[in-house]
Parts: sequence; C-alpha cells; structure tokens
Amino acid sequence: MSGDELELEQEHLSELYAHVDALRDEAAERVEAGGDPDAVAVWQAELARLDGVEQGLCFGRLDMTDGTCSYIGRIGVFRDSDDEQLLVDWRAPLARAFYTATAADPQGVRRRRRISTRGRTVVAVDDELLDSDGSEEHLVGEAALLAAVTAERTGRMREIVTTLQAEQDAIIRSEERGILVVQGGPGTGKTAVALHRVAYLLYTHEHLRNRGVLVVGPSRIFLDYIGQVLPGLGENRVVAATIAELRAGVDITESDSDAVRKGSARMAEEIARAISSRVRIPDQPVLVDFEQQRLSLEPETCRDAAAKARDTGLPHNQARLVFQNELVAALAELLVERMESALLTEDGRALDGGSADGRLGAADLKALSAAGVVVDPDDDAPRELVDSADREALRGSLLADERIADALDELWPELTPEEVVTDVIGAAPRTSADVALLDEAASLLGDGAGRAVFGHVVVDEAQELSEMQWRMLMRRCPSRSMTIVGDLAQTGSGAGARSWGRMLAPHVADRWRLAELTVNYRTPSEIMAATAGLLEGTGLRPPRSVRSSGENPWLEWVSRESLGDLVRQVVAEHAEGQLSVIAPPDLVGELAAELGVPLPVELTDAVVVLEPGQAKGLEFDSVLIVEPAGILGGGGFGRSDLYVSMTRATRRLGVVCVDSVPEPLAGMASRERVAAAG
Ligand SMILES: Nc1ncnc2c1ncn2[C@@H]1O[C@H](COP(=O)(O)OP(=O)(O)OP(=O)(O)O)[C@@H](O)[C@H]1O
Repeated sequence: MSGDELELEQEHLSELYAHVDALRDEAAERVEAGGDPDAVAVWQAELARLDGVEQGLCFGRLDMTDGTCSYIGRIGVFRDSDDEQLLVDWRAPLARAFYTATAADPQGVRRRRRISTRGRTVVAVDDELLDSDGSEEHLVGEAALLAAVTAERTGRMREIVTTLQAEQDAIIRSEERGILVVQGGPGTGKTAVALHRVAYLLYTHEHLRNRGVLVVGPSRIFLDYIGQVLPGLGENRVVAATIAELRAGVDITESDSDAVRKGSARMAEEIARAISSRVRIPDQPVLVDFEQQRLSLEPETCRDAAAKARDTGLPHNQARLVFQNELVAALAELLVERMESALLTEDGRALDGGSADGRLGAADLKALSAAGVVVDPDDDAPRELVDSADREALRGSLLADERIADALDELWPELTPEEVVTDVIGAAPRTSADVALLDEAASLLGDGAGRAVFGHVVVDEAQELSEMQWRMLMRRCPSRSMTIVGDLAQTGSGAGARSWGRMLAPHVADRWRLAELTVNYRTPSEIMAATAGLLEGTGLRPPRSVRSSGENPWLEWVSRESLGDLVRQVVAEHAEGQLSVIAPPDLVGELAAELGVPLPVELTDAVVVLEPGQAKGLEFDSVLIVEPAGILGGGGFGRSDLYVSMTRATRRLGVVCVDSVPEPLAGMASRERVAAAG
C-alpha cells in the first residue's frame, strides 16, 4: 500500500476527529453550563456517546462505480458548512454494501477499503476490488475477519462492526416488529449479532430510545463480559440484566435441585390456585360488630360478592377492594333496614318503639353519627331516613372500622408475592428459579411495583429459559418485539428449551420467524471435531468452523492424587492469552485454591476457574477441561454442558480426566502425541 494512500486517509481521519472534538467541546460546555436537568442529561449522554466511539471511529470506505465515495464508521458526522456527510453511520442504508457486497454481487461498489487505526493514526489500509470477475461466494474481508477472530482474548467481548458478515448483517437489519429467533451453534456470533442489532434498532427506530431496550443474559459474569460492546457502538442507554435481577429485592442463592419443576408452566396454575384458595367463603354467617350493633354476613352474600369481584378480571389485591365494597354495601343496607324498621312505619312515619319517646335512641344516633349521618332527633316528619349521600358515608365508616376490616380480610386477604410463593413451594431462601414464580404471583396480585416494560427485548442464551421465565419476560415486552438468540444444542437446564416453537407457542402461537447462523468464528475445526461425539444421536449438527488452528486438542488421564500437579503444570506452561479451567462445581474451589486464582472470578485475569454453567457465552484463548465425567454426569444435560465448555476455546483445548475417559471423548489424542506432532 502506498504511503500516499495512508497519508490521504490520515488527512480525512484527522478532519473527522476534529469534528468530533468540536462536538464534544460543545456537549461539555452545555453540561458545565447546567440548567434544565433533562437538557443536561441529554448532553451528558451525548458526551458518553462521543467518548464511546473514540476508538476506531472510522474503519471503512466504499468507492462506487459512479465515482462517489463514502467513509463508514461508528457514527454519522457532517460538515456544518455544507452538510456534506464526512462519515456514514454503519447502520445507515448507505453503509450496507460495506457488509454485503461481493464480487458476485458488487451492489455498485468498485472498491471496499478497510482502514485500520491505532488511536487517531491510520496504520493500514486493505483494499478489495469488487468489479473484477468473481463468481465465488467468500467471506467479506477475509483477512480482517481472520485477524479479528484469532486476536488474543481479553475477558471483554469486542464489537465486530468492522468485519460483520452478510448472514449476520441480514439479521441485524431484519425488521423490528415481532419475534426473531436466531438459532446458531457455538461461536456463530449470536451474541455479537444480537448486540449489533440493538444498536441498529436504536438508530433506526426513534421510539425505542424512549421505550427502552432490555438485554437479558444468563449471568452477571456474562453481562460484564459483553458490557463494552454497545458503548463501543455509541449506545449507552440499554438495560442489561439477568432474569433474577429483573425483580429487585430478592436475595438469591444459586443452587436449586427443583428448578425443573419450578420452571414448568404448571406452576402458573398452582400459583393461581394458591391465590384463589386464600379467598374464603364461609359456610356459616359471619357476625361483625359495628357501634353496638351486631351484623351478620350471610354465606350467600359473601359468595355473590366474591363472584362480582372475580368477574371484574382484576388482579387479586385490586379485586379485593371490589369484594370489600360489595360486602360493606350489604352491611350498610342491613344497618339502614334495621334503623328504618325500628324507627319508621312502612309509609315513613315515626314509629313508637324505636325508643321510649318515639325518637331515635342514643345508640341509633351514635351509630348514625359515627357513620357520618347527621339526623336531627326532633325531626320525625315522614321522609327517607337515610338518603344516598348518607349511605355513602355509612359505607365509608364501615370500611374504616377496624373490626369490619379484620373480618373482611379474613375472607379476602391482601397478599404479597412472597406469601403466595411460600404457600406453593415453601419459605425463603430463594433461588433464581423462584424469581419467575414471585413475578407470576406479583402479576396475579396486581403488584406491578418496579416492573418496567421495554420496547424491545433481547434474550441471549435463550435456550436456558424455563416456561415460567418466558412468562416473566413476555410481561416486560407487551409489544412482543424481541430478538431471541440461542442454541438448542447448548441447553443446560432441564427446564430449558428443546424446541423454539413449543417455548413460544403459548405467547405468540406460530407468529415468530427463524434465522440461522451457520459459521463458527470462534472455535477452530480441530476442536469442533473433538466435540462430534457429544452431538451424536441428537440430530443436531455443529456449525462449520471458519478456520483451522493447526493445533490438535489433547486428552490426558490421571489419578485423583496427581490431578492438582497436572493442572498446575498445564497452567504453568500456558504462555499467551487467557486460559480458563472449566470443572464440575465440586472441583472448582479446590482447583482455584491449587492455582491461587480468586473466586468469584475476575474475567480479565490471565487464568480463571469456572463451572460449565458460568462459562456459557464466554470465550478464552485456551480452555482446560478438568474431569469431563463429572460434567457429563452432572445432570440430564451433562452433554450440553461439556459441549459448551469445550467450545469456549479460540485456540487450544486440553482435557484432563480422572480415572476414566468418557466415551464421547475416547477418540481424542493424548497430550504426548499432540506434543510430539506439534
Ligand atoms: N463477523 C465477525 N467478525 C469478527 N469476529 C466475529 C464475527 N462474528 C463472530 N465473531 C467472533 O466470534 C466469537 C463468537 O461470537 P459470539 O460469542 O457472539 O457467538 P455465540 O454464537 O453467541 O456463541 P455461543 O453460543 O457459543 O456463546 C466472538 O469473539 C465474536 O467476536
């Protein structure tokens, strides 16, 4: 590449940064000036957006056959004086050809140029001519892609905006409405694509900025791992949470041997039943005292009130108010009738007998005045003793009366989600699986406190979610605009999905669309070949690896006593990049102590020790699996867990077995043989 070209690109890049600096200065000034807090918040967000795109601001250029040229980057930048577009946002339609044009389908592109930068300096340009005679399908920007996928891992996911592939681009730009399921094997870029899609949707659909986007991930470790991707794309206002974090204030302990039962949609029925069984229809009249009067609530009256309350369709705690109003109205009628029959004749004249002198007795007056009904004791003219305003006041007093409130609460109590869930599965401590039950109960009780809804929801590692967790998520996305990414071959939870259709049917019937990713960018073909035995008989096919590493995975077999020594030796020999030791949960503590690495893990450390469940969605340069038999035997989904664990490696994989080698791994070569071949 000629120096002139580099110089030319440097000139353009410097001009771009000068513009961005000017924008940043303006935003900083506005923040400093203060004033309206909303306006200040907007300028703060703008500052964060501009800071987020500092690295790799511009990464491409398209030269078209019609002689025009556009630069592609993380955000759009315009020259103020003539509105000329200096940089096209990668999400704009104009940028699309950067990802999808091929020699077979050049889309008007003559040359695609990738611009590599370090800080604000152009370090390389890499050109692809598309108007040559090309008919072969190939990867877009192969050299840049391979450089990206073989780069050393840092414990933080990077955005892939400069090397997105056509099948990924199509998913990112797919229409916002409805549910899009992205199924793909390990390393096919599902997480990366989902996050880039969020950035794209926020760019193209203004309303999502106000309505919010939620990204749901399997663990806090995973959310930290992906936490830099969206800011690097200029998007800072996305909520990222695990399912458990979606209900604040629940203390979680993780392990749960009952997660499968708790995940089943049948729990929704049990919870509904637990709530309705708390409403008691008495078989005997309920006697309540009010201001020296004894009133009786008949079972029939209670039954009618409960039916009316249920017919409203309101949640339990709100329907309770209807129930109370009905019963209080019935009690008020009782009181009125009693007073009227005691004091007035049928045609409304005062009766002798209510009190000795034919006037209201002291007790009557007290009861009425307690109820806010003011009656002049000298007035015995024919009239309706208690009019509608009086009745209203009487009902108010009845409702406010403590003994009446207690009696009504006995029949239809106000409930909390925790009480209901305790009825169904027992008292705390709560696990992550319980959170969906608490949410279900809260929804049936009408306790919406703290439940935010979002305009679009992204669910990563979606195969892990139980039926109850799907119900919980759907409540947060009334528009059903969702991107769901996952891999049925990686389902590690007995409560998780075996079929997308079955999981989604209760919510959207068959109104969802499927997109597939087929190329594995992470795991070299040698490692994928070693996992083949794990998919045997499942009908699932592993994705095609984009590259081979030339390094074969190995397997070693040691006694329990020598395990620590061997693991320490392998870790000591590990020289470059990040290494993750992945072991069954009961070995993790011991191995971490043996290796002197902290728990819980710090993901950016050179060596980390994880359980298979924690490794979901992550990746490392090297992976050492310890005691695969323990992972395989760790529940009905041991095969998936081992498959997930083995496919976390971008370069090297070793497996250490204690005592016996699991059958699906029997074909792997020994460490010695691999070392000799290397
Ligand atoms: N177009 C691309 N350019 C560069 N790197 C890519 C591309 N697509 C995917 N990758 C890289 O491949 C790796 C795997 O991506 P990602 O984690 O999104 O895959 P996944 O399908 O979610 O995997 P898994 O299901 O195993 O968790 C990441 O390092 C990602 O950056």
